[in-house]
Amino acid sequence: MGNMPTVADIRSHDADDDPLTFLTAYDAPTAAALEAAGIDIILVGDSVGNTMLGYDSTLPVTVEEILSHTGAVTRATDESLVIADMPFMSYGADPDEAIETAGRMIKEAGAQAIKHESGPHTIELTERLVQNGIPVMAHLGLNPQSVNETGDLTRRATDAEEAEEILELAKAHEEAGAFALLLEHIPANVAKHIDEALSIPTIGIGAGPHVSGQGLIITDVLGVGDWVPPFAKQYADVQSEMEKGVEGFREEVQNGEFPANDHYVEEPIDGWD
Ligand SMILES: Nc1nc(=O)c2c([nH]1)NC[C@@H]1CN(c3ccc(C(=O)N[C@@H](CCC(=O)O)C(=O)O)cc3)CN21
Ligand SMILES: CC(C)C(=O)C(=O)O
Ligand SMILES: [Mg+2]
Repeated sequence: MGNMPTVADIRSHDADDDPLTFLTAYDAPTAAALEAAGIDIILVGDSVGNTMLGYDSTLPVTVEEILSHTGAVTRATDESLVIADMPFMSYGADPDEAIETAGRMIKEAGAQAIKHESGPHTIELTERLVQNGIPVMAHLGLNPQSVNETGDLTRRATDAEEAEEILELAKAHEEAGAFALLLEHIPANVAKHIDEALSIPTIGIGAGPHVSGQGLIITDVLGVGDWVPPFAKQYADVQSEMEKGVEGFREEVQNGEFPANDHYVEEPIDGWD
């Protein structure tokens, strides 16, 4: 895809192009690293809840938190496509409030688009958001915000009925104007079928290779934290780098090596020696 795509570039992605790359970021330095590495799409996910804020799910994450983290990401990037994730209970119940909140992600935080966990209740909403100039990524398959309803975070579309439901919802959201679809934790053959049935691109997270692009959570990629989902791959061990750095500091303070001469100054002040 090349660097710095717009929503329009993503929408017109086709099968001959390189697969799209999609990662989350929640803070300025990480976002800068993603942009420098040429990642196509940055999601400020509500996964900030479990990866960064110490919650054990995404449900407690607030609109104000997503606004704050999205602001950090957009201030650190020039032209990356930044998508703000709509948090639990910020868009399902009241469409007017949902549109206003999505608008804040664009106006106050500088996102170019929003994502919502999608279902029958988000089809009309998607249409209204798009009419208002707010690009929408729809999110189907595993919807972690529904964990209390569904009971677990296992793979979705494991039977024909559920696969068909997701396919129909995918088509309905494309029809409603979504510019792309995120497919989470579903069998590769189901994702392939959905990808082929749509003209907008499909990003898979745990959805196999037959989609338009691949996504993961940044902390899973970097090896930060103590848990990863079964579909993730770790490319670095940043947690142990952090521990090494902090240990180095502690050791040198305790053995007197830090601070050394070049970390402080002495001034010849009368009476202060
Ligand atoms: N660090 C992180 N990585 C993610 O991929 C991620 C998050 N956080 N937070 C938001 C959602 C939650 N996701 C998840 C979470 C757990 C499983 C998982 O472990 N699934 C197991 C079954 C777990 C169960 O029984 O509930 C599986 O084998 O499918 C999958 C996706 C994906 N997202
Ligand atoms: C599962 C991912 C893509 C997500 O929605 C998030 O990071 O919050
Ligand atoms: Mg999310």
